Amino acid sequence: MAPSFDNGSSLFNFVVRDGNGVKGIVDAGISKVPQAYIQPLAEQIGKKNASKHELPPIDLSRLYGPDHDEVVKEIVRAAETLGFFQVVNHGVPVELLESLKEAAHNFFGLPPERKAVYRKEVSPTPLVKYGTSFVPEKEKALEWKDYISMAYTNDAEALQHWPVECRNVALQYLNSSLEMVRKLVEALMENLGVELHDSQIDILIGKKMVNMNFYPTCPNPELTVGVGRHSDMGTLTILLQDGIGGLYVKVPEDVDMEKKGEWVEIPPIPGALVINIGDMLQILSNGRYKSAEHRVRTTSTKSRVSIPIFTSPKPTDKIAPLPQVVEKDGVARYREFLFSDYMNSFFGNAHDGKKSLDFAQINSA
Ligand SMILES: O=C(O)CCC(=O)C(=O)O
Ligand SMILES: [Fe+2]
Repeated sequence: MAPSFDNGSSLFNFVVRDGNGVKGIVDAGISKVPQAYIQPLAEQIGKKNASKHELPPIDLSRLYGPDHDEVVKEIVRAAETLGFFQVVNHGVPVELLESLKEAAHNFFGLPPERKAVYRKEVSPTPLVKYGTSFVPEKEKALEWKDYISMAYTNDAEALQHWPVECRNVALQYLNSSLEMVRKLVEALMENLGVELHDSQIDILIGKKMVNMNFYPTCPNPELTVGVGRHSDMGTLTILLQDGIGGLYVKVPEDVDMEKKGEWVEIPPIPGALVINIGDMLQILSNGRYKSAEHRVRTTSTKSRVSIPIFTSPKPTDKIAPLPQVVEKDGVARYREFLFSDYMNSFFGNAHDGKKSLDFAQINSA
């Protein structure tokens, strides 16, 4: 018998505990969203929020030629303002991008019991976690999203433990992105006057994870969110989105840009990848680079997939603003902390914009 989706605890059991996910309630044939998914008015995403961020993508092949400095400037400018930009000629084969989206649809199209084996309580491996929403136990309203997370340790373990439906493409995606990630971090550091060896750059991206997000069609997109307002916790995020659209970024209030304080959409561009600055780059740069506040709308027409690679330091790393930058700025805006403590704080709270940074912020009087 189908559970009553308007009874909070039976919905929670069906969606979260039994691993049916949002897809499970959609497949049950609902005609309106259950109460548990209705966002407070302030979080709902009205249609009129749809102004697009029209900057052309950055051509990364130009990093290797006479335009190098110009391209670095474009990257730095994006990191200092919106915290989001798109790239082409990024080194990830365009056919692989298509296969990744297909693999995500294949995985989420599996019967619920095949996905539920990866719920964190029962997963056969600590590397793989299937879930729904962000922290369902803590959220006032649930997010309209199911996901699978695949942590990377080495190629052999990925090929052994990641779900068979997506392991090959996800690993190729990660491996073919890494050169670009290193180059981007190197360029951003250089601009701060910090020269890092490859091994030092590798520390900033010592932990890597490939996620696949699935946003089923939603009968009431205006009442729900796919992902609530948040910034990403790590160093850089590489994101593949499909053609549906719905990724919004907030233009910070304190930058010299049009549309300050407004939400702008990062439009899907075929063959491009989206890059965004995470909290760790904001902290390391002592606030010069902006981790971007973003969110995802749902739609009633087609299910959407997105495939982020999250890079971050390792849990055991100590993080603080880079001394060279603090010296220049004359003040440290963030304190030193252990990255695992930051992670616990990040995953211990529901999404709430850029509140995640409060953990490390030094409040000036
Ligand atoms: O689906 C998207 O476009 C973005 C997802 C996202 O922000 C995340 O997974 O952190
Ligand atoms: Fe995100």
